[in-house]
Amino acid sequence: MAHHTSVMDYSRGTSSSSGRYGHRKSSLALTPEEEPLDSCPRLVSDLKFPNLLPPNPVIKILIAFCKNDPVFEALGNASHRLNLEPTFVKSAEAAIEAFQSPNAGGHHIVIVDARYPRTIEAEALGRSIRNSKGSQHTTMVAVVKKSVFEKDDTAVISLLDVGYNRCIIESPHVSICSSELRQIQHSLVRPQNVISTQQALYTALHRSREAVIITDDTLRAQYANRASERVLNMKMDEIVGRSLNDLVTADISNILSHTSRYKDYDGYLTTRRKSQESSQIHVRAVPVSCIGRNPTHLVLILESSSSALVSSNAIGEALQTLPQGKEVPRGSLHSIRRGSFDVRSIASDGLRRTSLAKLSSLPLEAPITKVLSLLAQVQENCSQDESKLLDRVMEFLKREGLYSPQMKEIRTEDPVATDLIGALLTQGPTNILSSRRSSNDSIIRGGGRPSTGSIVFTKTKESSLLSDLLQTALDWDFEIFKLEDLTEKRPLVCLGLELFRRFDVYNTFNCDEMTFKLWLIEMEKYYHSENTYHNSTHAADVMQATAVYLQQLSNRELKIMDRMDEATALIAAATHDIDHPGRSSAFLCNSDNMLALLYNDICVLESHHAATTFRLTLADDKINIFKHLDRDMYKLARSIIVDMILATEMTRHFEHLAKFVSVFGTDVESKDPLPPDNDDNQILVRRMLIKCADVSNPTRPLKFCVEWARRIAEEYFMQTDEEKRKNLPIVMPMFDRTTCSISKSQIGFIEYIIHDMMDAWNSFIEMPEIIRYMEFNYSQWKLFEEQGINTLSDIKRKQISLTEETASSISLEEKF
Ligand SMILES: Nc1ncnc2c1ncn2[C@@H]1O[C@@H]2COP(=O)(O)O[C@H]2[C@H]1O
Repeated sequence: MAHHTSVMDYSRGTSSSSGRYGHRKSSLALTPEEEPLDSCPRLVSDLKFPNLLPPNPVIKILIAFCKNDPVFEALGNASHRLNLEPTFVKSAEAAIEAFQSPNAGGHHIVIVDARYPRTIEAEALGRSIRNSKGSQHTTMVAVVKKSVFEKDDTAVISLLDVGYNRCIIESPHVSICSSELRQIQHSLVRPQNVISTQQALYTALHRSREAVIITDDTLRAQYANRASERVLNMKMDEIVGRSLNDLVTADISNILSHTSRYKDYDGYLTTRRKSQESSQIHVRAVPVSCIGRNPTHLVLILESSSSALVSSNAIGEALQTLPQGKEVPRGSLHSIRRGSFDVRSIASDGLRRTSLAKLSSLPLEAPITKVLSLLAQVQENCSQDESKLLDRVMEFLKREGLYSPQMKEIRTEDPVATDLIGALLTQGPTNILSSRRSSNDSIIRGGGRPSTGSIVFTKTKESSLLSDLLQTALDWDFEIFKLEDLTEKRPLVCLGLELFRRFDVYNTFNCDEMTFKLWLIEMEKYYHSENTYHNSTHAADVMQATAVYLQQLSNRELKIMDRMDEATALIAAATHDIDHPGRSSAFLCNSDNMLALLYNDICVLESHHAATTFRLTLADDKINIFKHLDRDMYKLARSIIVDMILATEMTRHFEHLAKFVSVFGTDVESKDPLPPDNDDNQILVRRMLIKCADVSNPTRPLKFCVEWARRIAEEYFMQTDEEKRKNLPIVMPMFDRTTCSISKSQIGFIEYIIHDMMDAWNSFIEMPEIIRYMEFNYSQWKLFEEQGINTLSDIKRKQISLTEETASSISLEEKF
């Protein structure tokens, strides 16, 4: 076994052999005040602060080799020769376990045998280790065959891409292995140790009472400590990445004119706090140069004094910005929406004061009360006509059900649409008076047993077809049904892993890929593959649409979704229909199903999907993707996921849509700046995002749109069949396989549900292709209807001809 030696030599070439901390003068002097302010120019390398010295422990090395061949023997001997402390494992699973083990973990070097991918999949293992907690300073080395280096470097690049630091050629010679290990120790492990030591500084900085923000040379925030969150009233995620201009009001050019000459800047700036209440704070900006001679970073130290509020009556000032007299907006709440003021601070004369005083003494205050008070204020200064108008506005606002469905009237000659939309918008038990049948039977359709089919993941994953397909995972015309075939109806695991990787979910959740893989396998198991529509292909499809939208939001730099939002949106999409029984909530209520009883006929399926997601995930640590989130983060992630899954319930469709439109509008041409991304607006965006992903099928290329329509119709027909068989109320009588016109149902679905929603979504996200596909599909359904293409067999025939068209490469785009 290895013994501690003096190989580590951190302090300018001085070898330390006097134990772990030795004679080194370690200091934790963290405040730059000790440094004269005018030290100019201030290069990091010139700083005269005492250095924090890294620890000097025995180097632990984890060696994952499946066989004891000469290369393995040589590496083992070399690590003994260099007095390293080796652990040997024979499989990827054992390597992950050893690495993550609280007792044995903390390896400085991990060496993986990448020569036999069938036994140890080096790339996957590398990713899992890189996504494990505490791996950021571990040096990862892959041993590859000589021929890999000689042929081409793609394999090496792939290994480096997943997080290996170095690839070395296999060698059975102890001396060569020793030399490699020594070089790795000097050129990789040692600098990593130095970097890891900076964690102590970060911790100090993070806990400091003073708010510290570090920006790059363009004044974009790169780091913010906890105190800065308080001072700016923003979350760290919201600060980092933003330009200083967006965070504070200050004379930026003045700051830069000082700092570019290596002078510290001392002055005041005004925060743009989220609550709209600004405060003035003292700032010291210190320029630092990490490379070259120009400042590369600015360290901003902010000192907030609570007495330095810009205005003790910020609310009063804000009130002044409200439109007065003739400026009152006509029929629009737009300008009022953006401000929110405390009713207690609004003083006015006359009777209103009494009623406001009464209101203000209430312990709880709803936002609508504030709005009404503000309108009452505005009313005092306006003309009689305007005042009357405001009276009407206030009447509306006082009513219940502000966002209740106000949909277009469905044409009565459109019974299929009436059936479908009616069923989607009312999910409780079917009204006995209006139902055409009733039953004395009560059936319990069990919560749906998960399918136990095993996945042949390794086989499919290795197929190059699959990896080619996954390359297109963010294309709107992604071939979801091809993925379904290639994965033998288990597409969620493959696509999920790909999307989680692309959106860096493993790092956001600080959790390894293996846990996510096991989680996806478990989640997919609980989708019923026998459902024609609500199976794991639908989940994968919704996840894919979610990913495309997220990508588009991030391309547009709207900064609405941070990494946690992206990760949770993907997770919610993956499980939003888990354990769906292939029957609607109304059916479950009508049949006294256990789930309907459990959830009191309210939001039955969606409650079940959300609850199942968390019940399964928390039940087993091996699949618990939340296990490394701290409690607050977990609570946040959970609330977002639950809210998004519940938002897919269609009875509240128009409510969600109306709220979204009232904040974000529908006018794609309007170049109005977006409303502030406060928490409420973020919720609206997240809900709309998953809703649009959930019913994105009519906005996909025609061949997919037709296949989804066939699948949902088949599922509806099965429900009607069962309702008839069991003498239950028939939720959608028009969805009878012998008579139904699928084309008509699709025309109605697009007209009443999809069209307005996608219009609003497109105006926000700017993806005109969804509108183009939707309009094209709509025109095709109209054509099908005229041609009498209505039944499932008609649709199947149509699908075949569509596939042939695609095969002869007629692009649908050309038809637009
Ligand atoms: N193409 C479609 N035609 C008719 N109904 C649809 C279509 N796509 C989705 N839906 C319905 O919209 C609902 C959205 O929520 P669910 O996934 O629970 O169930 C879905 C179906 O009932």
